[in-house]
Parts: sequence; structure tokens; C-alpha cells
Amino acid sequence: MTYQSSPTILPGIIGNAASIHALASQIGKIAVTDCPVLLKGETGTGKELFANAIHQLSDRKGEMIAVNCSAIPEHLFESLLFGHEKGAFTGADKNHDGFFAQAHNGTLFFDEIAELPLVHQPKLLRVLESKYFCRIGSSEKRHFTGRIISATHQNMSQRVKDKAFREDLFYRLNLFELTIPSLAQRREDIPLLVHYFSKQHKSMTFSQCAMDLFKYAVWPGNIRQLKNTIDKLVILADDDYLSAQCIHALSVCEADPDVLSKLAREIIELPIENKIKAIYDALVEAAMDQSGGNKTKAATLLGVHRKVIERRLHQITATASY
Ligand SMILES: Nc1ncnc2c1ncn2[C@@H]1O[C@H](COP(=O)(O)OP(=O)(O)OP(=O)(O)O)[C@@H](O)[C@H]1O
Repeated sequence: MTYQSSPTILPGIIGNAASIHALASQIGKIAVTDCPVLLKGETGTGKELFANAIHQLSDRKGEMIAVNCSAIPEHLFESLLFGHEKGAFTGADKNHDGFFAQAHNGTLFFDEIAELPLVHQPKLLRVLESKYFCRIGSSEKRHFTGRIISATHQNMSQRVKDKAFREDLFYRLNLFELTIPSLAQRREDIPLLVHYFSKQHKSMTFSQCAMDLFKYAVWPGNIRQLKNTIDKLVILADDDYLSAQCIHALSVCEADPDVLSKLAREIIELPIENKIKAIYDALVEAAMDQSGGNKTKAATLLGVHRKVIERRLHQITATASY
């Protein structure tokens, strides 16, 4: 199964699912404004990549500064965000720009925003409302010119209900709230992504069964997990052809137990004239997969002449290449 190109729908983002097109269209309109954006989505769905795309499409001259809110040491919070003056505290031996200054005319990306400790939330709110901040040890007001994008995999409304997140800050951050779909919600993009990630190492061919396995596997880590799986598979592969059997042997991903019923459902939904062809193709692909790509062995498995397999594979390849 080969693909000639991987549609880049936004800078660095691969996808062709309707949900991703809808998101890209919204982002095209939002990116050019100064409005804060809250990106929601499961881990590994690409929230940071989308934040980057928004930054790049915004034409902002400054950099995007990414801050992981769950990893900021409590005692360094103010110094890291606001910066400090030389001599402001023991160890402050020179002036230091914090994240607000570093994101001058750029974007300040707060990853894992739900993890921002309650005690620090009013400090962030104050900058968002006033657009000004002061370095520690100075009363000079500095203008914050960056744009705020934040991201979370948590249910923010629930965090607000639980009093773990301030409601006023939440409403400041989520002027635009965008949800990145999970991989399970955009399974049709899996072949594109598999091809894109494998091509970063070398050109590989995947059997249809291998693709079906990826398409219906369980991906709790979403695109990050898919990428890591493909990286591992391509590095460990003995040649440039990967069958479902090789993937099973390396046990790199967990198959969805419902895979057969999902495939059957897809075939059932096809128009009547395509049903038999789809079953026939699936059988040829399965036989090729089981025989490790050997046409003679695949023909023996199906009880047909080798030429039947060759003809069918030729037709499948002609329609699958795009
Ligand atoms: N649509 C995509 N096209 C290409 N690569 C993608 C896409 N989405 C995600 N990735 C890749 O998947 C990995 C995870 O993406 P990213 O770090 O942006 O996810 P995240 O949602 O921010 O994760 P977390 O919630 O764990 O911080 C990265 O290697 C990224 O390049």
C-alpha cells in the first residue's frame, strides 16, 4: 500500500479527516487575532503542534515560548514568569527576562494549564487583564505584548467546579476553545500518518492487513504513540515490507478486539456491487500477509492459481496509490 503525498493541512500538521479540516478553517480565522486560545484534547493529539501552527499563521514576529505548568518549581514561578532584577534575591546575580518578556510580540504557550497551582493563578490573571507585569525587585511596569495559548487534557469546567481552577481565569483563557480530536475519532488519517512517520526513516510498504491493524488498534497515547510505534517498527524491520504478522511478532501495538466486527461493518456499509469485491480483496490481502508477501504461497492458501493473485494485486495497487 503506497501513498504519494501526505497532506499538510497546517504547518507541520498531517491530516485529511473532516474534523481536522474544520479545525484548520477555524484556526485560519483565529490565528490572525490577539485572542487567547484554549486547546483541549487527549494526550498526544498534537495540542502543542496546533499551538505552533497558530503562532506561525499569526505572523507574529516574536518567538513562541512554551511553558509546562506542571513542571514549574513552586519557588521559581514568579522569577521564571516575570523575570528579576540583579540583587532581587540571593543568587540573582544579573538581570533576567522571564517568559512574559521572552514572548515579546510572540506567543506564550501554557501547556498543562489545569496544573497551574491555585496560588499562582491570580498572578497570571492580573497580567492577562492589565497587560502589564513587573520583574521581581522592580516596580517598573513592562508591557506584555504576547498572545496566550493554553492547552489541557483535563476537563476544565470540572476543575472550576472542584475549585481547583479559578473561574475568572478560565474565562480569560478560553475566548476560543478548540478541541483536537483523538486518533480514534479520526481513524481515516492513520494510513497517512503511518506513511508520513515511516518516510522520515525510509520508504516502506505496509500490507493492507498491517494498515488495518494500525487503523483499528487501541491508541491511548494518540499520535505520539502511533509515531513511536512506527519509529520502532521501521528501525526493527528486516526489509522494507511490513505485514501484520511482523507487527504481531514485535508486539508493538495492542489490537482492538473488535477489529473484525469493525471491518465487517465497513464492508456491510458498502453498496451491494462492491461488497463481494471488498471481501475478495480482504482475502487476497490476508493471504499475502500470512505468506509474508509470497504470491505462490498466498495462492496455495486460497486454493487459486498464482495468476489470480497477481491480477487482483495489480488492480488493488492501481486503486490504492494516490
Ligand atoms: N497531525 C499531526 N501530524 C504530524 N505529527 C503529529 C500530529 N499530531 C501530533 N503529531 C506528533 O505527535 C507527537 C505529540 O504531539 P504534541 O506534543 O503536540 O501532543 P500534545 O497533545 O501536546 O501532548 P501532551 O498532552 O502529552 O502534551 C509529536 O511528536 C507531534 O509531532
